[in-house]
Amino acid sequence: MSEFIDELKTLCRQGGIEAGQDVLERMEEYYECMKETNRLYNLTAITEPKEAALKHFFDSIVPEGEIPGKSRVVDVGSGAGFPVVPLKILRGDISAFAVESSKKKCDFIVQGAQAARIDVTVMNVRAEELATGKPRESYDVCVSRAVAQLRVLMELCAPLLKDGGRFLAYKGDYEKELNEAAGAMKALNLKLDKVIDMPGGELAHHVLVFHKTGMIAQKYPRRYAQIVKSPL
Ligand SMILES: C[S@@+](CC[C@H](N)C(=O)[O-])C[C@H]1O[C@@H](n2cnc3c(N)ncnc32)[C@H](O)[C@@H]1O
Repeated sequence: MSEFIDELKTLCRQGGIEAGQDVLERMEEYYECMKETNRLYNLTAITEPKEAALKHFFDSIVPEGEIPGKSRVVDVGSGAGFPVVPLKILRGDISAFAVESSKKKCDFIVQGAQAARIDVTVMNVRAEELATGKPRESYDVCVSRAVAQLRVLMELCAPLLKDGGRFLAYKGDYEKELNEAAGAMKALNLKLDKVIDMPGGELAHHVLVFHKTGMIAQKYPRRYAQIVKSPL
């Protein structure tokens, strides 16, 4: 067995996540494709097998239990496909959508998804632009990791969610950002349900799980410059 699969299998077992051989192999196919592409241009600094298994693949799937069956899941700022790709590999029942402003990264996700034999709809667009069109308030779940501070991220993500939809924000230390996000939560009808800690305690990673309690005003999201200049 490869070092990558061995590590991911152990992490999943310890974290109580059921990942069969087929799932582990597809994750490895995506990982190999990422390493190969990383030789051509920089996708990620995390390429060693054990580190990638933990920080990219296991980290992505930790909150999978919060995603209802057959959900439409949108990932805002997917980068090299995290967390949406590992989530889709594990959860074949979901429909996966990656939103990423870099064309190169989008091209990689398409290629990697082919290697892992999964369907992911890849959209080379900015999240705030997507939310002004038809996809507004159409997704069941929005996930996002390492894209922006929480109150900024909320304005990018909440408009994409259906009423009652869930927002999963992957964060490191989150207390300060959560305090600062009180105004955004109110304006965007987001309520915090729980915080999931990364099992094992090796990484101080957490997933903040919110749900949307009502439709939000059409004026959100504002233009990105405005969101950053005057966060809610
Ligand atoms: C630091 S990377 C994180 C990538 C990935 N989520 C991860 O955790 O590995 C942030 C990514 O978000 C993308 N991004 C930032 N703002 C965005 C926006 N408003 N809409 C779409 N993509 C955005 C950037 O192009 C970049 O690839």
